[in-house]
Amino acid sequence: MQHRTAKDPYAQIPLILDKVCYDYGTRQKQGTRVLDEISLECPAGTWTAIMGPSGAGKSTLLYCAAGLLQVRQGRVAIAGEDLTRMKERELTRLRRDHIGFVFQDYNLVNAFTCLQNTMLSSLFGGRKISTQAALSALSNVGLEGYANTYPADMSGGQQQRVAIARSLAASPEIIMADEPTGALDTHSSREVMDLFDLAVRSGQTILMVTHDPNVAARAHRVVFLQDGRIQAACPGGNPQTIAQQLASMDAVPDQEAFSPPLAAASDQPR
Ligand SMILES: Nc1ncnc2c1ncn2[C@@H]1O[C@H](COP(=O)(O)OP(=O)(O)OP(=O)(O)O)[C@@H](O)[C@H]1O
Repeated sequence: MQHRTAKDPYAQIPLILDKVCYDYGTRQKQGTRVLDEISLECPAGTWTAIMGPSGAGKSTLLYCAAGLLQVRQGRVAIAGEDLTRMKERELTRLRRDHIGFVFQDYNLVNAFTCLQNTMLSSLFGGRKISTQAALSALSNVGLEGYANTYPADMSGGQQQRVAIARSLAASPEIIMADEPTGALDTHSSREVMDLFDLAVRSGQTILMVTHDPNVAARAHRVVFLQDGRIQAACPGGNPQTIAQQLASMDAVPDQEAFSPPLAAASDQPR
């Protein structure tokens, strides 16, 4: 990735992964490659779903994209800033200012109430979230009346909804979500996807891992990962097509063979 200036329109792309490689080895000993030359651009107002078999590297990709893991080779850029050479303090600032992350295991603070969890980044010096905005985010995920409840007193699905409310409350430029509907029933999943839909329509960018073709179908495009490589991509819209693509991944040659069909994304039925 070349050095880009603020005047460069490329710097306006919220998230870019350029030939990203990752392994879980140590400094002394390289591990097996979990991500192998992943390149992906996520323009503003676009919604990308990542799918693939268990162990394909989906969560690792999301963690690298958020700077929670430092890539071994390649580059990650958020809002034109190259994460790969940043110190931890800068990474924390960048994540706080630009990203709402929904973790697979929610990552709620058990000592804090729902409301405090929803306002967490604000409490730690990040973007200001008013109490009203946090209450509204909780209400949007169906948790009206839970402001003073603690995570330990909630079901997995309710905790997941707090995590989603937290990611949306600050209206971050980018939302990264790892299985955001994993603990939700079909109805709640649909409601959360409606909120994501509103977010992208207002210009936010979403990168989301999911196993569910119905959830992936709500995205503009679906990228299929296998053995740490992008094997295919297709537009969102049709759960059957996505499920078929997932089932036939082994038959698809490699990542050079497709062009992620973002341009047509807005035409896809939801
Ligand atoms: N902390 C870790 N240390 C070592 N290896 C890891 C670590 N985390 C993940 N891996 C390995 O990296 C590979 C990719 O894992 P990752 O969790 O990214 O896959 P995934 O596609 O998200 O899987 P799933 O759908 O099951 O969540 C797997 O082989 C996994 O065992």
